[in-house]
Order: sequence, then C-alpha cells, then structure tokens
Amino acid sequence: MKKVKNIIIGFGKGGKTLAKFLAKKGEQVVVVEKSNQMYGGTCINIACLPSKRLIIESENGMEFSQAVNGKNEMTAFLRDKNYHMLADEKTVTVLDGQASFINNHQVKVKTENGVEEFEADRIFINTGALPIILPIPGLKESKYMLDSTQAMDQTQLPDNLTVIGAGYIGLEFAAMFARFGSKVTVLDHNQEFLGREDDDISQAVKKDLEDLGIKFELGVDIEKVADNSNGAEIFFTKDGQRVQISADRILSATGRRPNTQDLGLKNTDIATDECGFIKVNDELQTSVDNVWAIGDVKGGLQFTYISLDDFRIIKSQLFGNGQYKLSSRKNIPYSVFINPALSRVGLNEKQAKNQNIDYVVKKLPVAAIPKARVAKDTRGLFKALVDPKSDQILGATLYGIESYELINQVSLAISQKIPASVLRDQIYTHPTMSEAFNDLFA
Ligand SMILES: Cc1cc2nc3c(=O)[nH]c(=O)nc-3n(C[C@H](O)[C@H](O)[C@H](O)COP(=O)(O)OP(=O)(O)OC[C@H]3O[C@@H](n4cnc5c(N)ncnc54)[C@H](O)[C@@H]3O)c2cc1C
Ligand SMILES: NC(=O)c1ccc[n+]([C@@H]2O[C@H](COP(=O)([O-])OP(=O)(O)OC[C@H]3O[C@@H](n4cnc5c(N)ncnc54)[C@H](O)[C@@H]3O)[C@@H](O)[C@H]2O)c1
Repeated sequence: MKKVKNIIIGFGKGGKTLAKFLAKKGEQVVVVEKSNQMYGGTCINIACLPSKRLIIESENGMEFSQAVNGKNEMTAFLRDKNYHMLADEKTVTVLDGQASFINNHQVKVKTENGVEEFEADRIFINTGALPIILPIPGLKESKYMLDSTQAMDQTQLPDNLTVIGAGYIGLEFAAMFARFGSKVTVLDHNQEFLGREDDDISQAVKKDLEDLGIKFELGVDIEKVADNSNGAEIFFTKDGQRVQISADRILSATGRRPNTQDLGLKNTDIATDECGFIKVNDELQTSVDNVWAIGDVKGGLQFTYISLDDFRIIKSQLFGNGQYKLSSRKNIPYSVFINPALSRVGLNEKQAKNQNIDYVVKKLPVAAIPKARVAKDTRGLFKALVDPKSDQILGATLYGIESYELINQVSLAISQKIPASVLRDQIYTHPTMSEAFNDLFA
C-alpha cells in the first residue's frame, strides 16, 4: 500500500485544475483516469467541445463525416495537451486505471499491469456522469440506439433520426443533425417545450427549430422500440392515440446519472442521494472526512464551468480563507447552443411572478439590432427583468446570435451589482451585438 498526499479519481475539469494547482504548491498528486481516451475528461473528449465543433461545422455547411474527422483531430490534440499538462509536472502521477474504494481512505486501482493500492490524506472524487438510458422495452437492446458520444462518432449521417429528450443534448443535437441533412423528430414526455423558459421565448425557439425541419412530438409516452432490418420502429401514445414512427438511428438524450457504479462506495461511509449522486456539504466534503466530490458526480447543475467552480470552493477551503462555498454561488448562466443560441441568467418572468418579485420587463427584438442585420440573422428576442426600485438586473433571457457571449456580460453585471442604467449608458463598439444593451436597458 502506497501512502500519498492527494488522490484525484477522474480527470475531469475540477479535478485536473486542482491537480495542477496542488502541483504548483509542490504537493504530491495521483490522478487516476480509467480511459486513455478520456485524459482531460468528458468536456473535451465527448461532450462540450466536440459537440460545439460539430454544431459549428453543420452551420458552415461541412459534410458530416469530414466534420467528424476534424472533430476527432481536435479532441486528440486536446487530450494530449491535457495529459502533458499534468503528467509533465514533477509531483503528479497520471495513472491509467479504474479506481475503487477499499475503505474510507484507501483506494485500489486496477491497471493493465495489476492492482495498485493507495492510502491518501485527501481523496477527491471527480468521476462525472453517464447517459441515462430509459427502461423503455427494446431501447437498450436496439442496435440503432445511440448516446451522445456514439452520435458524434457515426461515420454516416443518419437519414432519419429520432431524438428522445428535448433537453440540452436533444435540442443541440437535433438542430445539428437537421443542419447536416438528417430528417429529425424529437420526442419528449413533457407537454411543455422548454417549460422553464417564458412562453414567448420557448415559442420563438420552437418555431425556429421547426423551420429547420425538426418535428416535435411532445407529451408522448414511449411504449417500446422494435428493430427491423434497416432501422427501428418507435411506438408511443400521444393524446390517447397510438403512433408509430421509423428511424434509422435513435439518440437517447434523457439526462445523465452519476458515474459511481464501479467506485466501491459500498465499502465506505460516503453517502449518496436517491439518484446515486454523492452527497456533499457546503464545502463539497462528502460524509467521510477528507473525501470531497467535484463536478457532475455530486449532483446539481451539470456544466463544465460548475466543475471548475467546485475547484474554487476546494481551493478556498484548503488554501484560502474558506469563505467561498456552494452557497456563495448564485445566478449561474447557461447557453443552449442551438442556432441562434438561447442564453439565460437569473430570473425570467415566470419565476419572478411565482416568487412575487416586483419587476419591469425590457424587451428588444433581435431584428432591431444593426449587427443582426449585418450578420443576416434577425431571429430572436432579448428580454431582461429589472428591479424598478434599485435598478438592479434580476435576470436576462437572450435568444439570438452571439447570446452565449452577451450573457456573460449580464451575469457579471448581476454578480457585481452593476445597475441596468450602466449597461444602458455604456459605450460599446459598433456594430456589435453588445450595443443592444443601449436599447434593451433603455
Ligand atoms: C454531449 C454533451 C454536451 C455538453 N455540452 C456542454 C456545454 O456546452 N457546456 C457545459 O458547460 N457543459 C456541457 N456538458 C456537460 C459537461 O460535459 C459536464 O458537466 C462536465 O464535463 C463534467 O465534468 P466533471 O468534472 O464532472 O467530470 P468529467 O469530465 O466527466 O470526468 C470524469 C472522468 O472520470 C473518469 N472516471 C470515471 N470513473 C472512474 C474510475 N472509477 N476510475 C478512474 N477514472 C474514472 C472518466 O473516464 C472521466 O474521464 C455537456 C455534456 C454532454 C454529454
Ligand atoms: N449547452 C450546455 O451547457 C449543455 C449541452 C449539453 C448537455 N449539457 C448538460 O448535460 C446534461 C444532460 O443533458 P440531457 O439533454 O441529456 O438532459 P436534460 O435533463 O437537459 O434533458 C432531458 C430531457 O429528457 C426528457 N425525458 C425524460 N424522460 C423522458 C421520457 N420517458 N420520454 C421522453 N422524454 C423524456 C426530459 O423531459 C428532458 O426534456 C444537462 O443537464 C446539461 O447540464 C449542457
């Protein structure tokens, strides 16, 4: 049994950033990663970056298989860069293997050459999440079913793609495959499309996606999937009617579950919630002393920037003044990378009404923004909620081109308590989408 100062299980965003930070402090770190195709974690290899690369190529009109090849080159480059970022540090060991707990403070790693055992002062669990495949009869068994990783590795573009799930992955992939040329149908059991967004926003998004050729079947109950010789039949009920559709590929995009099944948590006192996510306190400590959980595996919002922010919490606890905690984190922005992108931070009207919060709503159609004319894409709507007494921005929903950049400005304004009038009166370069704030906050 080797004694080490720090073990990080999983090469995810928060974990790798922590490993680099600890290395700079001269601390010994063992980073265990079970796949040599996953150095750098989910985001760079099979999630954010490859999907956004393919989305951009679909918008550029590139042929699908060429786009997949380019994406693979990019991920190989990033994987290598990430590996060396840690492995080249004197005090870091990147160990290829599957880690599991022997007990609360000991971990074994199954490698190609056998099993190595470690006892660590600190253990950080950063093992991420895996796709949920619903227990729909025939779905798991279907040879035409893909998860998001497999969908990005197809050599041939599907002719007919059925997407199960109208969430982040479902919508981003539906739009991407539709642009590459697939005929796309999206099924969701929720009747409401983008139910947490304001109705004017969700309707505008749905219309634009329908204009791309995507068909939505909402409020469906999927009964079964049955393979035939060249595809699958999907059977569902909608409004009491039985419906059957055909697809040559099915993308399953119904959420992600914690990646803990091989972690040996049963050998420890690490508590999990009813969905298996590792329970943590405000400082990201698990129910066992000196064991922390970072990123998707601990539940809550599943974004790369949340995993990175988890690192900041741990840094604050171990090396700072301890003041930065989970509860310090407020108003997390997000972007759905459809085209145009949908981005939001803070409250929307639905939430402000529900919470009885006084607000004025500011609206600007994207068609009123000169840059949108220049870019030949005038679709969308910008909305912001402002507190009429304090002039503080309560939230913004930006549906339009470049909103994934703009939302970070609004997010900064909210977190730094910069009033709406400052964004209204700011000098912006021209022609840009940012100058829309001159009018939006007027
Ligand atoms: C298709 C898709 C698109 C996405 N797009 C975005 C986006 O645009 N923006 C965004 O912010 N988020 C996006 N996300 C979410 C984002 O990818 C995740 O929130 C983020 O990658 C989670 O990182 P993490 O730090 O939790 O760990 P991960 O990066 O998931 O790392 C976990 C690592 O642990 C390894 N591992 C697991 N178990 C073991 C074990 N027992 N032993 C050793 N190693 C192990 C895994 O192989 C993996 O490399 C997307 C997700 C998907 C699926
Ligand atoms: N742009 C981004 O930041 C981005 C992009 C992709 C993924 N992600 C992250 O990845 C996570 C996983 O994405 P996701 O799209 O798989 O999950 P999601 O939770 O966003 O969406 C899941 C969808 O599946 C639907 N669903 C659930 N059960 C169903 C059933 N029985 N029949 C039909 N539909 C059903 C839900 O109604 C929901 O619309 C997200 O939570 C997100 O944090 C982020």
